[in-house]
Amino acid sequence: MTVSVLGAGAFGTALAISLARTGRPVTLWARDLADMDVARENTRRLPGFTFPETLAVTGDLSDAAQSSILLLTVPMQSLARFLTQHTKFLDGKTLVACCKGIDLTTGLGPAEIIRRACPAATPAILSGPSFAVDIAAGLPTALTLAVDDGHALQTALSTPNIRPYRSADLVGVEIGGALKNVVAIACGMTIGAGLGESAHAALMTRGFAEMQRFALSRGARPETLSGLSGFGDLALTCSSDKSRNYAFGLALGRGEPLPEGTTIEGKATAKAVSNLAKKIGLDMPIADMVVAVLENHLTVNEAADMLLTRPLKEE
Ligand SMILES: NC(=O)C1=CN([C@@H]2O[C@H](COP(=O)(O)OP(=O)(O)OC[C@H]3O[C@@H](n4cnc5c(N)ncnc54)[C@H](OP(=O)(O)O)[C@@H]3O)[C@@H](O)[C@H]2O)C=CC1
Ligand SMILES: O=C(CO)COP(=O)(O)O
Repeated sequence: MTVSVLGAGAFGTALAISLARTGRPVTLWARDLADMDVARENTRRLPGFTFPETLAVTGDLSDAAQSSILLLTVPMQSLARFLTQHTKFLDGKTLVACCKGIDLTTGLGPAEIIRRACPAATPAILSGPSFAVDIAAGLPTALTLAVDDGHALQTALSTPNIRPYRSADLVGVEIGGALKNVVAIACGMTIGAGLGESAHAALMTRGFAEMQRFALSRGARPETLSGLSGFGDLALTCSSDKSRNYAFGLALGRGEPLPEGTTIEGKATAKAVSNLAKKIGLDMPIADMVVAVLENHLTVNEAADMLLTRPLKEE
C-alpha cells in the first residue's frame, strides 16, 4: 500500500517526513512547490526538517494520486472544494482526512464531505494530540485512526514515532478534533485576559462536557470522546502555546495583534457548531461565547461574565 500526502502545510509535511523515514516511498503534493524540491525542506511551513531520500515532492496531483492511500492535509474549510475539483483522481481511493473542523457552509465533518464528493472512496479520519513539529522531530505521538475495517491502514500509517489506535467511530473522532480547537481558543482568551488558571481548568472541563453533548447528539459513541481524539487532543491544545488556536485566543485575550498566515481551524468551526447547535436546541455556551468575541459582540471579560451569570444547574 503506497501513501501520498495531499497538502504541504506543517502537518502534511510532518506526516510525510515521518512516513518516509521508515524507508517506504512517500509522495507529498503541494499546490505551490516553492523551492521544496530543490531545498529538500519546507522552508515556509515547517523549516528545519530535511526531507528523507524516499520522500518525493510534486505539484502534479495526478502523479501523487497514484498511491492507494491518500492523506488529506488541506485545511478543513478548503476540503470540500479540493475534493470536488479533483474527484477524478481521488474517487475509489482510501482518503484519510487529517484536518480538524466542521465545514461552515454545509455543517458537515470531513467523513461526510468525502462520501458526498467521492462516493466510491473509503473515508477515514486521523486525529489526536500531535503537533507537526513534534512529529517532524521524531518525538513519540499516539493518534486515533477511525475507519471501517482498518487493520491494513493502521499498519500502513504506523511509524517509529506515530502509533495509531483504531476506532470505528468516525463521527466521534472527527468531532473531538474539531471542537477541541474551539475550547482551546476560549482557554487562550481566559489566560490572555488574566482570568487565571482556575478559570482555565473550569473552561476546559465544561468545554469537554460541551464536546460530549454535541458528539452524542450526532450519534458518536461516548467513550470515543474520552480517547486520544477527544480528551487527549483537548489536553494538548488547551495547554500549549505551540497550538495556533490557543495562541490565537491568548492574543485576543491580551488585546495583541492576531497571528496571521496560519490555519486556525477553531474560528470557522466555532461558528459552524454554534449554528448547528441552535438548530437542534443544544446548549453550547462556550462555542457561542467564542463566536460572540470573534464577531466583536462581546469583549473577553463580558463573555466570561456571561458564562458565570448563567442560571445555576447540576453538573
Ligand atoms: N500543524 C499541526 O500541528 C497540526 C495540524 N492539524 C490539522 O491539519 C490541517 C492543516 O493544518 P496545517 O498543515 O498545520 O496548516 P498550515 O497553515 O501549515 O498550511 C496549510 C496548507 O494548506 C494548503 N492549502 C490551503 N488551501 C488549499 C487548497 N485549496 N488546496 C491545496 N492546498 C491548500 C496551503 O498551501 P499554501 O502553502 O500554498 O498556502 C498550506 O500548505 C488543519 O486542519 C489542522 O487542524 C492536525 C494536527 C496537527
Ligand atoms: O491539532 C493540533 C494538535 O493536535 C494542532 O493544534 P493547532 O491547530 O491549534 O496548532
